[in-house]
Amino acid sequence: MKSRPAIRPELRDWILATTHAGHSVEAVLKLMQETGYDPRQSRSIVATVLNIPLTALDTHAPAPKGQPGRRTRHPEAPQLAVDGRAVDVTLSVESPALRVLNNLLSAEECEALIREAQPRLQRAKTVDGTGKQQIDARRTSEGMFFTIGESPLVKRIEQRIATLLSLPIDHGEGLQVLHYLPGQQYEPHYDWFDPEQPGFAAITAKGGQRIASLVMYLNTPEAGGGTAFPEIGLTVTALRGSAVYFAYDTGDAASLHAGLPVLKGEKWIATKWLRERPFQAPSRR
Ligand SMILES: O=C(O)CCC(=O)C(=O)O
Ligand SMILES: [Fe+2]
Repeated sequence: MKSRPAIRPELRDWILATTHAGHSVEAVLKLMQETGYDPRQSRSIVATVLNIPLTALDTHAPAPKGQPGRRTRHPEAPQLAVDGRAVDVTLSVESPALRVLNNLLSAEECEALIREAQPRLQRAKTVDGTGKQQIDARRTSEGMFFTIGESPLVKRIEQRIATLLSLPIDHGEGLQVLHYLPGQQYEPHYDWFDPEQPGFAAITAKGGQRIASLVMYLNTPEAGGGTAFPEIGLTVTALRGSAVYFAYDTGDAASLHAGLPVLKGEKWIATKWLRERPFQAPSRR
């Protein structure tokens, strides 16, 4: 997870004009390096401007091992029957592939999940460049992780997500529950792991890269607390029982998102991150 690089408008225009004029991406990167950009910075900028995965430009990307990486199936509007429920697809975006899903969880399931999570809440952490978990001023909520299949309720929700997205349960990380109070937020970030970070190999050794996220709203904050996608000017309202699903490739700048500050009341969410390969669930934290 990292912040988006700031790109000067003249540089953005030059990259677009040069590639549109028929010059290769390699030629653009070479010219940038000749004018003083370091190789890593220039790859990141070009990937962002051209909206292509960073790995496509990364000559050092490790070859995928074992089984090929999988992708999620994007739920299709208007409605899906999952696990005996009618889940409404109320909004669809193409880039990033994003869906707003209503009625994914019942009010009882939301309440029960909060009850199971509450006694284990701790200040939420982020993963730093070396793969270590750390307290981070950008993420001020409290949270906890369930292990895969930890309780009958967790199992039921995991099975529902697996059916909804056509991806085996073992490709999911343990469900994370987060609790935000007024003023608390999660500043803009990506959920995919940055291959340029030294900890990338360790973080993705099991399960590979993240490919999609599902943020489920367990209550309705009185004000604030939506999930914003600043690159596409979208804010999803936090509504109990509904969810926002979004999928991405590595380096996808359009998947930038934030948990907006809660203004009044509180906010509870459960996040499921999906991986391209089977993921060994972490033990209780
Ligand atoms: O709180 C939100 O709405 C977003 C949460 C999020 O981005 C995450 O858990 O990765
Ligand atoms: Fe996120």
